[in-house]
Amino acid sequence: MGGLLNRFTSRMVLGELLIHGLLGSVVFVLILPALAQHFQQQFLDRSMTSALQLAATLEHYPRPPQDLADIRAGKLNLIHLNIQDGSITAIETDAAFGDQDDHTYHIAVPLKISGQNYILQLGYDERDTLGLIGQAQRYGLYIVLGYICLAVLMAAIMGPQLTRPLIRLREAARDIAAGKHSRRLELHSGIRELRQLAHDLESMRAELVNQSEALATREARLSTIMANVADALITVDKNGNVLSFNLAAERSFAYNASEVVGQDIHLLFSNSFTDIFAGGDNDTPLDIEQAAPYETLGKRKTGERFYVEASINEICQLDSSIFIIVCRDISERKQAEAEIKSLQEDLERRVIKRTRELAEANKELRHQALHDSLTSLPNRLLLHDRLHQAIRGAKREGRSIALMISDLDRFKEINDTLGHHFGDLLLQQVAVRLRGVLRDSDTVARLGGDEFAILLPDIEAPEQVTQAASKIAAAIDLPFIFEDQNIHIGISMGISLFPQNSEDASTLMRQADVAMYVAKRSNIDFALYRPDLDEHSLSRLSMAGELRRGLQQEEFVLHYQPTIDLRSDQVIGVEALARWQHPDKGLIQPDDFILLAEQTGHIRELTAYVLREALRQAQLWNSAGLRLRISVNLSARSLHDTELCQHIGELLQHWQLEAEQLQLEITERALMYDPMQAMQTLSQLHDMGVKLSIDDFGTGYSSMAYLKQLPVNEIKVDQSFVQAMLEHNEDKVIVRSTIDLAHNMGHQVIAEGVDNEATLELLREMGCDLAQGFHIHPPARATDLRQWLLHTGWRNEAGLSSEQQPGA
Ligand SMILES: Nc1nc2c(ncn2[C@@H]2O[C@@H]3COP(=O)(O)O[C@H]4[C@@H](O)[C@H](n5cnc6c(=O)[nH]c(N)nc65)O[C@@H]4COP(=O)(O)O[C@H]3[C@H]2O)c(=O)[nH]1
Repeated sequence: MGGLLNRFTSRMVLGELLIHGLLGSVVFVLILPALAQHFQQQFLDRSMTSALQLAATLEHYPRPPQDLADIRAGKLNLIHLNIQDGSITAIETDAAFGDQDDHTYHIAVPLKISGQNYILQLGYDERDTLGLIGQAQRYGLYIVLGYICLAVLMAAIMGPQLTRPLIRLREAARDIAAGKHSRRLELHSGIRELRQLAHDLESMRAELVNQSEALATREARLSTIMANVADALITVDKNGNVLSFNLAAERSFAYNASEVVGQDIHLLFSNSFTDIFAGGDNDTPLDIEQAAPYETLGKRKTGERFYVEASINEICQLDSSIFIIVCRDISERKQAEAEIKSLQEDLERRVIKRTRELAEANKELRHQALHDSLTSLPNRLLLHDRLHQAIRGAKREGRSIALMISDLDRFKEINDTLGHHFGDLLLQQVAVRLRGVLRDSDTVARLGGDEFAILLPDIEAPEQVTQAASKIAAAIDLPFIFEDQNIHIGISMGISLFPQNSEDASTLMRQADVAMYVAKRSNIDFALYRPDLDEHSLSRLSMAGELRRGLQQEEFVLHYQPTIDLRSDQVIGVEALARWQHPDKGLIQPDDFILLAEQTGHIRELTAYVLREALRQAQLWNSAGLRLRISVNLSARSLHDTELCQHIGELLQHWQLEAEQLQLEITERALMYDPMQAMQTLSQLHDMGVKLSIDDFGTGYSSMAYLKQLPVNEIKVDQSFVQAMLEHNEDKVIVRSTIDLAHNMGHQVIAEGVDNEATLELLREMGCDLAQGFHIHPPARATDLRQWLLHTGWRNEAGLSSEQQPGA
């Protein structure tokens, strides 16, 4: 029933019923009574008029008529004419229509007939009027009912006509609401308002279609971006519930979007981050300012935690906000940062360590720069510095200074005999003894070799100097003990004094040196400088000058000593040995000038000369059909000559000699002077094809490992062992071992200093390859050697014949 009443048509019908029922009631309540009243009033007026006319008519009668029926007019139920006494003077009627039950309306009219008072009583019939009223009421009822029925009928007919388009509009609105926008709304209705409504709805639909299409396009674009963006994008509401979850987020968190959407953000992040959303409601704004960008821990579906960098942005919508969390996996960056940090820490540690090491190395270098590495005594540089300081202080305070320069006696022999290892130990011991007898304020320096300097910066009396010198000499005179051997050396000291001899440091040095030379020559412990000593120094200086001159004047000559092959008894080569043909002093042996040449730097020029001359001679012999190997000695300094290899190459080319015809001899001691440099130069020479030989083998105490690496072809047993081997078994053992060792290393062995047949035979027996010595031939000029070569019993396959006269 309720549903029926809620329908538009039902409401219309009901409304019609109510309206027209009300109208009918009004008709009944207001109109019909008024009509009845009208009919009654008409009846009363007509009755009264009739009564008065009747009374007037009767008053004209001379007498009352017998029968009143003749004058009866209208429907009278009663008519009486009665005599009265005249008390009734006015007309009397019933109180109202229908007052009497007899349906008669009574009127009493006083009148006079012929002077007599009468009363005319009349009763008019009310039933016609009542009939009229009843009829009017009936008709009225019919009309109202018919009207109502007609109205209801009209409502029932019109209702659907109104509701049908409305239903159509409602359905269209429902379709729009349901998102079915595609169907165009077309409504054919005669009602303008409905048409207008339909038109508005259609506009609304079209607008919605446009909007939804735009929205769909935007959403599609947005979802494409969301899907393809590299960063994980998560939208959440204010309570931290996930609204969307893009592809990158799926990859990062290993969840499908469907598993996460609607879930609390706690599922994905650590508390420290999600606490931002804790207690979020619509009234309290989230404190996201501090949260961007935010490094936190993400939680994967697998339970794995990983570092993320997240930022939150609020997007305000109509009445609420959503939050976009943009986050990216920064595990690799974190790991890289951790690695960088660890590397940085490591680097810092290394830098600190390296700085410390550098500081130490610096200290060490400074120490090395100013100290002698063997004895740790100050070196020449530091001595000079201290000497200058001492001079300045002495000048200020009026003090004296003594400078001693000393040289050890017999050191060279000991060094040569026992080797440089013992020499080094000896120098160290000497340094200790020197320091032991001097005051802390004194300086003991090593100038190089066996040369020491002593600076006494505060001399009160000259005796003090001689006392100190005597103490030093006594200390050095005591034997040095090495491996149960007592070794005796001496010391020669030269002393110069400030300010007595000079006020200049260099002059003091030179003066002490001159005095030392005098002490040495005079075989005394020390000598004090005197100006007349200078001539000794000058003679030494003049020797150096003469050497220079001798080289310029080409006073040097070469002697050649032959080398024989012990298996074939052939002369296979010669060793070039330098001699100085001094214009005054005659022929000077190399032992007297090689050292000076090395000390003065003239050795370079001398070596160049020897090479040039020796190769020239070799070429002469070659052209005479005599192919001899030429051995040339190189000094330690020559190994440092950077132009040596190039120079040799040029000479070989100049004299058109094969490199292998040249052999270079380097003493074992020279090799040990700077083993690395020696190795480098020898390797270069070896690469050129030049033959190499280690001279004086067995005296240098070089390591076997080092010798094995040298690119040499030959080892020359030192003549001291060769000459002693017949008498001393140890030397024989040394020679034999050297031969075996050299053979094991793949080298040839040559024995030098063979000065008798027995030695030669023994060497032959030992398997020695080559020999050289006075017994075969002493060093001789090329011309002299030519004669020998022509007549010697030592054959040479290349053949020297009397027809072939080698050039000399
Ligand atoms: N007692 C004895 N001695 C013999 C015998 N056979 C050869 N000798 C000598 O032993 C030395 C061999 O030369 P060394 O070991 O290279 O030793 C050479 C070499 O180291 C050096 N020397 C000679 N000439 C040169 C040169 O041009 N340049 C360089 N740097 N050093 C040279 O001078 C050293 C001495 O040369 P020399 O006085 O010519 O002395 C030569 C030679 O005369 C023998 O049977 N008995």
